[in-house]
Amino acid sequence: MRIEESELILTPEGKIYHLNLAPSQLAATVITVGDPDRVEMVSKYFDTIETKAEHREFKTHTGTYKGKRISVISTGIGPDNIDIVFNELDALVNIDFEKRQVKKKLTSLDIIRIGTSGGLTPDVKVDSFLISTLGIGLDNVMHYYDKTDKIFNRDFAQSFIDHTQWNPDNSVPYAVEADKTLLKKFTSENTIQGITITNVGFYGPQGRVLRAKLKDEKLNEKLTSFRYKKKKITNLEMETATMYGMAKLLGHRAISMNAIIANRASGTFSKNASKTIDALIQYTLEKVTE
Ligand SMILES: O=P(O)(O)O[C@H]1O[C@H](CO)[C@@H](O)[C@H]1O
Ligand SMILES: O=c1cc[nH]c(=O)[nH]1
Repeated sequence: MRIEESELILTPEGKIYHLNLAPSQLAATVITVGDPDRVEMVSKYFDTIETKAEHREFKTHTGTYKGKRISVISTGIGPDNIDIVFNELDALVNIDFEKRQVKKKLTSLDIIRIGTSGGLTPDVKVDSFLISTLGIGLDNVMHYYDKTDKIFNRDFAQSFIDHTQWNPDNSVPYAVEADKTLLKKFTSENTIQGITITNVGFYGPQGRVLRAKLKDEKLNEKLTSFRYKKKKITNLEMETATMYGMAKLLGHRAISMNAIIANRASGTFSKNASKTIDALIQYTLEKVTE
């Protein structure tokens, strides 16, 4: 079936609308970062850079690291951007742009997030590297898609809803597990594993108060006291669960690595977040090529 011009939007140069990329410019291994300035922090380690593209907050460098072809792309902040980036990454490999048709043979990408996050409990130390075994999505992007039954861990989400006495005016929490193969590949004695909350904002939705008061002042306490089969929630950020959901929905593999730059329990923030992020970048690049 032909996909209409209003649905698959291509530039006059034949590039996908938001990412401004042609299919030939994307590698099969994709590193995502939130901050566009972090793209150079990754690609400065590349041996070669063949493509530099940019549109809005979506910046891409494609090149090689130790001979392996990798694209690094910024998603900007938030789950809504993950919807755009994942649909367009998938279109770049799985839709024939000339015919405007889904290809018969589908390609699966490996998508690795190098992000930043806030630890919830004292043991999730500032400047540590956390790999998310599961994302709890408090956003609503995934609820617009069909066939999520097989990818959501419903039992986990229900247990979370019951424990937090979740406000039904908010979107319904969902839980999605990491890709098991990538989880194993990127885990080492230098990382901690944890369960990550993905929410739609940095302040109120993560329980931060500057001037605006919270509706549920106990939310972060409820997050820390939650247990599912003895596992606890470790950190808060804004992309992981949506990434895990979109990747599973579209047949890609995703893993989320986060530099813990804040600790909410101790009220502390990393004294050198850039250094920690740089160390996580180097760690991830080595693991990608192992
Ligand atoms: O540093 P990045 O990857 O953007 O990740 C975290 O930082 C942003 C908020 O400051 C959110 O995107 C959050 O998920
Ligand atoms: O606390 C934090 C730190 C980084 N990113 C977030 O979303 N939250």
